Amino acid sequence: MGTDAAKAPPSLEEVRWRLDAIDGELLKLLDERASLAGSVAAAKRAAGDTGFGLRPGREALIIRRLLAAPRSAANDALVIRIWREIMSDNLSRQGPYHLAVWGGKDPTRTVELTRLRFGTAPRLQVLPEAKDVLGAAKTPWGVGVLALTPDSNWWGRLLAEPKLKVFAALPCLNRWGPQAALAVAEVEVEPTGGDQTFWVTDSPKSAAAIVEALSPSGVAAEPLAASGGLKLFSLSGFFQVNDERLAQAPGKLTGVIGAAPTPFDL
Ligand SMILES: C=C(O[C@@H]1C=C(C(=O)O)C=C[C@H]1O)C(=O)O
Repeated sequence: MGTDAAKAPPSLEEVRWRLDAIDGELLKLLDERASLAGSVAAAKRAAGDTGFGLRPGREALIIRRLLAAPRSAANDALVIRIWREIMSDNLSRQGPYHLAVWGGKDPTRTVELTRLRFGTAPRLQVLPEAKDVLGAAKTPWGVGVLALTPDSNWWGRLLAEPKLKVFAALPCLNRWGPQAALAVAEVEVEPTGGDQTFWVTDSPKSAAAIVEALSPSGVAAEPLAASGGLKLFSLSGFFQVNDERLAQAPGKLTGVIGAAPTPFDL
């Protein structure tokens, strides 16, 4: 019917030519974006913001907007990985951004989750003690990533460290596996419109009884970890440290220790 030639697949040479042209365009845009790192840092300084430049809420909004944009072939995982790398590189050129990881007996998975979330630009050290990772997170431009393991309640220490907050749960896609680690830093956590809050209690009640006790105040809680008389819950939504909805919550020693965007594929 005379259309065979039109339907013939492009030659390898032709496809490679198109790939090379696209790489050129991508590099131009990547270079333009990267060149703004200095301007971002200067704008933050000019606004009187001399602290850690990480903005987890802004990063989540950027990724959510990209994931909502029309695409034909680039999958969610590709978009997330590439932009995490780009944004971490940007941040690492704004200041001495560095990572410390505690992963329990086998830190392999926690290190993998850390690189997936924070890219390869910042330097990373694995430390044998959770408390040392919390210490590193308190140094300028430091982020600590700590595993949720059944034998540690490192997260309970944050009740006494109001400046140090959980700001991310890793991984950020359900299809990459269950949330297995939390990231902490001295950063402001802001609501993004799709958040979970981390809350600790010393209540001796069962996790199920605590979930039930919170529900009449409209708090949907999910147990995350329990160790050494403390329990960690993920609450659906964004809660301030002194949120009224938690006023009657079970426990003598209780508190919000941070908040993070919910996974992108929820
Ligand atoms: C550029 C900024 O700093 C960091 C890098 C970002 C980026 O590359 O888009 C976004 C948020 C921050 O973690 C910013 O605050 O806008």
